[in-house]
Amino acid sequence: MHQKLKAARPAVGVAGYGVARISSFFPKLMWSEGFTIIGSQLEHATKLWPNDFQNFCDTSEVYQKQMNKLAGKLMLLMLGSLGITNKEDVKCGDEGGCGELQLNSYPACPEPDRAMGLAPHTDSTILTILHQSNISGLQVLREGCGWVTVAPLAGALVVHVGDLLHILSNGLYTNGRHRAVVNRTQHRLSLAYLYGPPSSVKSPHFKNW
Ligand SMILES: O=C(O)CCC(=O)C(=O)O
Ligand SMILES: [Fe+2]
Repeated sequence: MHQKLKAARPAVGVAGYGVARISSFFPKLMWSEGFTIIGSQLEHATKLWPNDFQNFCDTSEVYQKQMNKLAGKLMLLMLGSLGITNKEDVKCGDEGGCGELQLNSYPACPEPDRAMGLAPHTDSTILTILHQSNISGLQVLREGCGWVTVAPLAGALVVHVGDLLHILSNGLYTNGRHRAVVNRTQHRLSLAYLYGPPSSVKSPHFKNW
């Protein structure tokens, strides 16, 4: 814990180690902890691994660049299917969308039926691209079926439609409500790339939409 606290998320800040970022909206603690990474996260990485931080920084930057490209492509494909094909019509910022990485850790839980890893929520993003380890835990709410487990598939990523895409598309793409459950014996990890407009954009919109 002492080591983790070297990378603690500051009181006013987003990046670093701490409870799940959605925690403040829920009355009960969740059985998870998180580390939010923006860019190379150099400041925290040098504190955690003073002699060996470069590998972590390089890897997180490369991963974010790849995810940013993928998210941008997916967004354009999804908008294309709504008839928005001109990139100029997407007012989400000239420099393209921006994102951050959320590393979620769910320790094994002695009483998994009495705890929740991440409470039901929707992501406030345009899109979220999630990599889950080979241990299941992610569930999505399907109308008429209830909570359905999204079993991890080797090499596959999960894409969630976030609140912003829901709003921008007037609900044609619906934000998916999801949660993460825990289990008695296995520690689970997941890595979410949260993709949204750059903070310089006050009100993202699609022209003529
Ligand atoms: O761990 C998971 O599968 C879900 C993670 C998630 O929903 C999030 O980070 O917003
Ligand atoms: Fe989520």
